[in-house]
Amino acid sequence: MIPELSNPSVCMRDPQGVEDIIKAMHKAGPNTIQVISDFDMTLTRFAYNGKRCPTSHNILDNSKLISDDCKHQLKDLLDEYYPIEIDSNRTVEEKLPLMVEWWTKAHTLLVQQRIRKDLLQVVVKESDAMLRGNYQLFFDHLQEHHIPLLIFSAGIGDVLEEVLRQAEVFLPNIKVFSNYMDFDEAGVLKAFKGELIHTYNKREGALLNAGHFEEIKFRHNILLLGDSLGDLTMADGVHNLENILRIGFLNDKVEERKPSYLKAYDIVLVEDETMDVPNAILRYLTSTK
Ligand SMILES: Nc1ccn([C@@H]2O[C@H](COP(=O)(O)O)[C@@H](O)[C@H]2O)c(=O)n1
Repeated sequence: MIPELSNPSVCMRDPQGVEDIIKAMHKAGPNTIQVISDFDMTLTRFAYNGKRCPTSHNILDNSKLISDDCKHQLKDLLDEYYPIEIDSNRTVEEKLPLMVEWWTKAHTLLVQQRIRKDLLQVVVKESDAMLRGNYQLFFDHLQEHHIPLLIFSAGIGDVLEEVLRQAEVFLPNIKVFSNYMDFDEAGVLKAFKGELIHTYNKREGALLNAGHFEEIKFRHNILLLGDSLGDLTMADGVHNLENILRIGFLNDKVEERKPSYLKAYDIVLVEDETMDVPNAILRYLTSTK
């Protein structure tokens, strides 16, 4: 049905179940579909030529807008908390307060740096941020078929929007839920707006944004893309969900985390830096045959 499902990066717990979901979504038609995707390490690459690519936070952390001393402090936070974020031996309940601690400390440090809004464009341009291979097809296809894309990110909204803008794919069918910066009248960062979104509270974020799901309430079929087990709750605000196909990018600590990803995601893409599989599924879902 979809040859790309035989790619070496593809793992499935229940291939027949995946086929059934895809067939049901195809039968219902593109007008019933919405896509909900995480951003960092899902729409962006985890690594390129053996080198880690930055998250939207890291784009700022590593930039010329941050003092050397602050860069060290942000790196220490990353080294302390990232292993906790991806630790398969800890429960989400254990991780929750630690994630709040990480994001809060990092955001406090960023605010102290008095970051200028007008320089975000420059630091994104100078960064190593990269969207996954064949990302253009993904964004263009969704736009062409009027399929809404919700990007639900615990990263920094202003930065991720700039990444999309510079790649020329920040299209009108895209809506973003993320952590947005609050600038003073001189354009200097003074705080972060609204409720904090971190890896493991996306369910709360989804429920707070009920208005978005209300607007597209006739789209009961979901293609969900994520890279963490926390991303699985991104669709919790969807009305009368009929079918959901969950695609998970497994980028790091692959052998240790594979069993839990296979249990939670319908399709697991192991160390796959491309959008080829989601693109092939979307092509099928929007085809008339
Ligand atoms: N100070 C921080 C906090 C988080 N991160 C990483 O960003 C990712 C969150 O963004 P999503 O688009 O994936 O929701 C998360 O996985 C953290 O590892 C960071 O780099 N710095």
